[in-house]
Amino acid sequence: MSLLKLSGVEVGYGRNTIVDNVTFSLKEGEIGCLLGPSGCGKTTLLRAIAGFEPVSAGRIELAGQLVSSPAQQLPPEKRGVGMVFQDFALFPHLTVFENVAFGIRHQPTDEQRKRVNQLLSHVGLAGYGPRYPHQLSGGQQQRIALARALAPKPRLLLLDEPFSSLDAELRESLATEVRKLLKEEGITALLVTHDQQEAFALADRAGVMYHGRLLQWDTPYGLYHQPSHHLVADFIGVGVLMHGQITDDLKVQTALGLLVGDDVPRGAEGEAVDVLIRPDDIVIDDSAERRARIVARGFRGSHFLYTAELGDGSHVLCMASSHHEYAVGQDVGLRLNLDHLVLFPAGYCDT
Ligand SMILES: Nc1ncnc2c1ncn2[C@@H]1O[C@H](COP(=O)(O)OP(=O)(O)OP(=O)(O)O)[C@@H](O)[C@H]1O
Repeated sequence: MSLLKLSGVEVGYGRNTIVDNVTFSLKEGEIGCLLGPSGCGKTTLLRAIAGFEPVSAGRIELAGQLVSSPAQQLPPEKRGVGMVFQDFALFPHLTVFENVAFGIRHQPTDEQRKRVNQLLSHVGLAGYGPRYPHQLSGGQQQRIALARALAPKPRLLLLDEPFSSLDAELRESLATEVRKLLKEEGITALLVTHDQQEAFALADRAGVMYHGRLLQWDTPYGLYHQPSHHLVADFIGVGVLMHGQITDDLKVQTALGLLVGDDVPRGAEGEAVDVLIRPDDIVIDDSAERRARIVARGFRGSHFLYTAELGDGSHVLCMASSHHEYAVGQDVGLRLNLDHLVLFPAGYCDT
């Protein structure tokens, strides 16, 4: 059964629709992630789920109970929802122990102590109870904020960009730790971020929002490999869209040559399409017949990301290990390593 279910949810400020007809669900124990550019409505949607914003259409259900509809709105404190925000500061005058115990302060002291110690050890900060927040690093403070939100065992945990103030390396390791912790606790969670690496590290299910609409709700793998909308393809990972023409035998003619895949719809013969080409679809292979010229390159640590220009002037991206360097201006061979085709209606090509 779904722990969280949204059907046709609409949220607006005044006359502006900020969240538009959003439908998705999360099963108990699943971690979901909402991605999307700044201002697309992610926080507003999270606030509606928490009960801080009314919905103007649709319904939100928690564990089968209707909590939001235009006619009915359960107050936030009755939803059993925990929240962690980027700027959700710890109480500075309370110790770490008291901060974590805050939401369970009405429980018997023994139980509080047991739960707080269990959570401190889960977040890797056993023994930090007597310290004060200012004696902790930013990453440690975020872990305590998480422990505090988890203490009352919320049925749903909402996290709004909880790691965005941390540096990239810490963010990724924390995301992996948080996933482990949420799974151990069996908590259903929904995270908002604009960092796709964070989403990939954490989520079982993820969605991309644009202008209030949820374009696709899928596994992170599905968002990357089977984007259903060109804006999803654009937001997730890197790649280019290339002009293509579907041939009579359902292949796709492009500047890279004839592409073959099971994914070309029957009846589409002759149609113009845009084809998504990711850097991992192309291998630089000096012996390959298909030639291109390197026009740009960017160092990415373990590899270089190259932009290669094809005969017709269109560009593709490709990667190669940084041990094997190619110079800008150099002619190279390109071999295709496509295992499926991602096609969109024509009209959005970069090249
Ligand atoms: N209280 C408010 N009154 C009016 N408009 C608002 C209010 N809060 C947010 N908005 C508008 O709603 C839109 C969506 O904002 P929201 O904070 O949900 O986006 P977001 O996707 O979370 O963005 P970010 O990633 O930058 O936090 C924005 O255009 C914002 O200006």
